[in-house]
Amino acid sequence: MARYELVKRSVALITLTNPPVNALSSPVRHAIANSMERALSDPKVRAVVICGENGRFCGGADIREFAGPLRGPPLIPVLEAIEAGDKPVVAAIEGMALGGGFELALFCHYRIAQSKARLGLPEVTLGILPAAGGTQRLPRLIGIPAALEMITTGRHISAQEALKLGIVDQVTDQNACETALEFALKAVGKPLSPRRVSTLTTPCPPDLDALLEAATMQVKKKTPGVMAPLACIQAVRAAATMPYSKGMKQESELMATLFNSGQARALQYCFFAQRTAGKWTLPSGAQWNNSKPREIRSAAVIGLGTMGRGIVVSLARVGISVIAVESEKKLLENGRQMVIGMLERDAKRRGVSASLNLLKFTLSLQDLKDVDLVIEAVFEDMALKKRVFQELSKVCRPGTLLCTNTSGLDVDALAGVTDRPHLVAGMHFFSPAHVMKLLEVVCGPRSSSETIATAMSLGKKMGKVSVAVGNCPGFVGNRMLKPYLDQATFLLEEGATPEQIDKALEDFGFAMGVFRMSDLAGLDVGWRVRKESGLTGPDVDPKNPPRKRQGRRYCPIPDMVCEQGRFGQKTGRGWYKYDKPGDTNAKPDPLIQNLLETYRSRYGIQPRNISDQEIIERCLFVLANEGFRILEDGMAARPEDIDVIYLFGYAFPRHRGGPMFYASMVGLERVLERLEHYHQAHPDVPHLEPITMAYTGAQKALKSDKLDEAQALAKSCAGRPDFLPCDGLSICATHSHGKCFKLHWCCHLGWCHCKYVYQPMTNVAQLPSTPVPAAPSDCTDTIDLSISLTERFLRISPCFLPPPCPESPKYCNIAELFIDDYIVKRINGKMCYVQRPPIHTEAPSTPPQINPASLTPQKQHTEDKQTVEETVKGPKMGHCSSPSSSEDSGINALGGHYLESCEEESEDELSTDGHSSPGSLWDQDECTLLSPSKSIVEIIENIETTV
Ligand SMILES: C[C@H](O)[C@H](C)C(=O)SCCNC(=O)CCNC(=O)[C@H](O)C(C)(C)COP(=O)([O-])OP(=O)([O-])OC[C@H]1O[C@@H](n2cnc3c(N)ncnc32)[C@H](O)[C@@H]1OP(=O)([O-])[O-]
Repeated sequence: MARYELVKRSVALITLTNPPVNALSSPVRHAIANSMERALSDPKVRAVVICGENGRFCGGADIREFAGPLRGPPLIPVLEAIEAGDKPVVAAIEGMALGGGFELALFCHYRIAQSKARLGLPEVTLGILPAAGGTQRLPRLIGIPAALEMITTGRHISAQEALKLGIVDQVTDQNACETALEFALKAVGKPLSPRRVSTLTTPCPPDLDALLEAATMQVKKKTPGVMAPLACIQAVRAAATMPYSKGMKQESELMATLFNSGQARALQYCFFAQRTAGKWTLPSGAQWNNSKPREIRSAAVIGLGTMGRGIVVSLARVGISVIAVESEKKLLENGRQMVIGMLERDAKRRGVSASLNLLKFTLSLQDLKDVDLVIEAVFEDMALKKRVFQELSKVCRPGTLLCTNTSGLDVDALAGVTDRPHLVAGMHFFSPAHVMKLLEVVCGPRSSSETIATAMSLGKKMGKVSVAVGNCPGFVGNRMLKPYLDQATFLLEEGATPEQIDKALEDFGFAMGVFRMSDLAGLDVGWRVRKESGLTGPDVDPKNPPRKRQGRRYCPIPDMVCEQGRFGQKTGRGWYKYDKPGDTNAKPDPLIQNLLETYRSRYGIQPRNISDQEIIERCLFVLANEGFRILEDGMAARPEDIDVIYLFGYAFPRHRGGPMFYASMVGLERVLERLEHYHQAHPDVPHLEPITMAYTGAQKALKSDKLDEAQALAKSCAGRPDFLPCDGLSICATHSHGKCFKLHWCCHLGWCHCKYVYQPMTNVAQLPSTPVPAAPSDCTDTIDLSISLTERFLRISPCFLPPPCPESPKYCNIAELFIDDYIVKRINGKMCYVQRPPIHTEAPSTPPQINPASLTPQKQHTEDKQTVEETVKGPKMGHCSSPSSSEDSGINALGGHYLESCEEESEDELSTDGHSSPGSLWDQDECTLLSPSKSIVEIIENIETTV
């Protein structure tokens, strides 16, 4: 994990060897500690150089280790030994020095960077802070304002900027390691004290408070509801106001709060989900690592509307020559000017020259005969698209790949009109295509693995986050959007206002609520689609009930809004009013209020007060429910793929992880129960029917029997002070802590201890010991909590990051709960979780009906589980979460994601496009109900072994 060599007779060269990014895993930390000890004690060694193998210095702490207990030496003492040593240590930075890797360099006495290297502290993007002294050392080195900016944004800086800021001592175009070796020899004998960053005094600006206040306002505006940037500011304040050792203590305390937060779990999940999405797999067994993409040097784009123009720019700026085709001279000229303008602005922003020479504009498809790939981006009309594909089939050489940018039409139907259906796939960009990072690559049943590999690799080359999806109406993203939008308009009918619904969604974390977003995108697009599909307009049979289509509930309010010429921001009126067309400042419009009131009285609808909880549940649970359907249909391989689509294509708040992750955090039983509840209230809305209903009768019976029993017991405990019923929305806030075992359990029961979370923790021994009411005579004292939906979900989501698990016998393995290793027993009048003795290992129930090829991470799951089992020793118990200062405020978050999906460019309008568990370990504090004291543990073990 680190190589030790003596070079130039007197320099110890320590090379980190942990591919791919030389992350500081436990063996690496161990190896650094040993190597430093060796170097410092060897009299031949006069200086030390630390570098990373394969041209990468270090990508920071090993994020995968966050899920388990700390093993090996903690990082800080290892790094402190470097700084404290009496021999100069030089960091040779090639590739990247990020997070803990950057902090390692800050503990060295000197830093040399290769000119292409990038440095940064991206911890904030993972929901944590630089916790190996980064928040205390960087301000001492470069001052508060610059450090604050780097730490709160996570921005990577170039070697040149690092030199300017005073972070590195030298930048070289040569090999950084060679340069560092020379540098180290020259440093021998020079005093080391001034080089120890911990001894420096932070340059403290006179207006420190104002500066920190401004930074706080800025992050609250940019990433509302997100905890980590605020904690970073507090840590930097400590660097300015406290001695180093106290500041380090403060940093570590802030880290402890963040580390266990649900936001950190969600953000770290997003990091891995994004990388998992690139590992596509097809039902045929073809996948990312056994299919070779073709190289694409030339491409054509047909249609120079908003989408087509963005696609041309995306291709040209990565060096692909593009032929752009339009049908009319005027449209072509207009498109040419806009594309050139966009490319020039883009190049100026990036400080490069615009690749205009790669562009060709034409009116003739005949010019496309030699291109490697075509992307059709004409109007969303199947007949038109078919004509284009027939023509392309005739014109293009036989090997040309033909792709369509349709946002939901049948890709296989298009493949069917060509002479090469295996070379046809969907490439669904999101508008504006040169800004939005998401690309859905649609695999038709006849698409070859080479075609998919090529489309995915082209997406990556263009800097997109590409996700392979199946061919069904709307694919994944837009298919899920429909039930979400439907719920929003149904809520309007029932009594809500656009402002109220938007506010609830924005408080949840969306940058924009559904109606504000629709106004931005333009309401006419959806109206036209509804007219074309016969849902509204003259084609609707007048005898058809106005609020029903094909037996399902239909809300005509969006059509009525469009009939009044209200198309959103561009017309100055939509769900809101604007001062003038194009204005973005949405104001509530009394005319919409009137429209809603008239509508309700016309149809005899008695408006009711609708809570924010109902808005969130109906809009978001229905989204996840459709996600489950998509998984069941095999249209997405993994829940991570769905979440990535929503994070990058639909601005789902990143600190919530995505709709599927969010559902898992709320607790799937809770989601199921609420969907059942809403479906009963609205039986004519099929999307509200929980997907588990489609499950086999036997399993359903099993689930509901057990659930009923558990619910009955839970309800009978309702008066207990340590067992409170769920108080609405706070369940979500609480669950986003992601660490309360007891909550999770209660979720199964339809009850929740939310409020407990906000109270100071009480010692186990001091909690009242209320006896559990006697069980009905026909009940056993054991509740089996096997729940098919949860089990299913966890089986298909083995990559979901398990939450942190500090080493402690009190930590409980939820995964095992789901696979029936746990049972709830009443012991000494208390309900306790008890691990079942390992007597039988029944085969898990039937796996979900998704394509088997999509279940590739099965192996990883087994490995995860093994790790978990190895690390959790002794009886495992539940917990109550400790109060968290700001997590609950997360639920009042405003604003969307702020990481990769958020690019600087935003010149155009936003999207108009139209196995068991991973081994979750949930940490705990003391709690009587489910965390028996040690003596009770012994009793339990006793009981278990004597039963
Ligand atoms: C104490 C200290 O204060 C704290 C608390 C910390 O230090 S917290 C940690 C702070 N560090 C970070 O936030 C850096 C995170 N990494 C990145 O930003 C990028 O990875 C990259 C370094 C710029 C390289 O990009 P890439 O495009 O060349 O490759 P990749 O596809 O992204 O990554 C290649 C493979 O490496 C894996 N990987 C990357 N960084 C990793 C890391 N830090 N830990 C574990 N795995 C990592 C990644 O999952 C992928 O795996 P797989 O999918 O192949 O199985």
